Amino acid sequence: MIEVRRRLHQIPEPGFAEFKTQRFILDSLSRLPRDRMEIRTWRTGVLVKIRGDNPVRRIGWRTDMDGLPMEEETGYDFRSQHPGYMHACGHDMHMAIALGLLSHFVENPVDDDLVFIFQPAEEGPGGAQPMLESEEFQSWKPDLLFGLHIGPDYPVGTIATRPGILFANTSELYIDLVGQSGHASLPHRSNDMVIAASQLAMQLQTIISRNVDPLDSAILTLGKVTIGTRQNIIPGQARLEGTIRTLSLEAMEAIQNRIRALVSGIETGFACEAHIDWGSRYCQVENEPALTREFMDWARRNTDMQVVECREAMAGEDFGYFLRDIPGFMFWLGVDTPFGLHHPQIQPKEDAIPAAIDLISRYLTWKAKR
Ligand SMILES: CC(=O)N[C@@H](CCC[C@H](N)C(=O)O)C(=O)O
Repeated sequence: MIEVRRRLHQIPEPGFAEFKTQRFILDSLSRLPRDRMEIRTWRTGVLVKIRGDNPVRRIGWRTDMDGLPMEEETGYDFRSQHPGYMHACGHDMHMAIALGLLSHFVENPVDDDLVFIFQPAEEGPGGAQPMLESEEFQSWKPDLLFGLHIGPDYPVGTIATRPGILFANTSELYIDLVGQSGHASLPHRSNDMVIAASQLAMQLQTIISRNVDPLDSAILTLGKVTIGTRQNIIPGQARLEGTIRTLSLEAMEAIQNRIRALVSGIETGFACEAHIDWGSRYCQVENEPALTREFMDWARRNTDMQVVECREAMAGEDFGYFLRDIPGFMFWLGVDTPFGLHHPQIQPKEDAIPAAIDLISRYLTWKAKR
């Protein structure tokens, strides 16, 4: 499965454009025995059902599939073959683990049916919600659903999770400002969006410190600001792109209201036009408490894994949509790399792959037994 991960690493694709990735998964499945396995596709995703020996319910395992728009700097000899795209959030590892589990369970069926979900577009615009609503998913809807995310901060051999909220609520943020461009020597005849955007960027950073309850964690990050074409033209347009993270829906609503007010103030103060687009929103990942505790206890008793009860993360995951409807949980899998998620040099330790396959295959076997 390490070789599988390396091949997937070479073909990162954007959300809902995971065409080669889907082909790779289907090709891998075609080499497995078919007597117990049914396969469906949904857009660029894949669903696989493995018939159990004595099924009463369906137990699901989910992986995401997409890469990120960034240039890889790992120095790997199996680096991305898609310029400007990289698997920098571990989805290559997640898919290799899911394929490893599938290979195991087609040969070693359990009592219940198992459903493996390869979900597109986790990084955006969000594949979980539309997949959940699809006929393809609904007719195989699992009764329980589990998933993992690689955790760069934890050593290999460690898993970390918690009952309740694991990942934050998210909202993307896109703000367009439109003023009047002009000659650099004629500022009085232009309406300079460098100044308007700079002021807005600074004002937005006051929201978390001045408008959010300090005991209610929240983040507003601007990851991209686009203004201007060259040094002697006053730009008439600016675009600010970011993301909001909160641990409560109240904080999300308060932050969005405050952004509206500040943007409206910039419109008035700079006599420009502004437009806000909230992009895609993800709901929090909320682990079902009893199942999560049961899993943590089971792993402590039955495996050599270090099991850590961690804090909430301010990352987002559209797996939250599945968990709003289906009981289950997600956990961090230690991959021990100094570079965090979304870093161009991230190099997750690959021995986490067989460790995860061993852990999860044993857990699902136990969970699916009468
Ligand atoms: C695990 C992880 O890194 N997830 C992404 C999810 C992105 C959500 C959305 N596109 C946004 O940017 O708000 C993350 O950045 O946390």
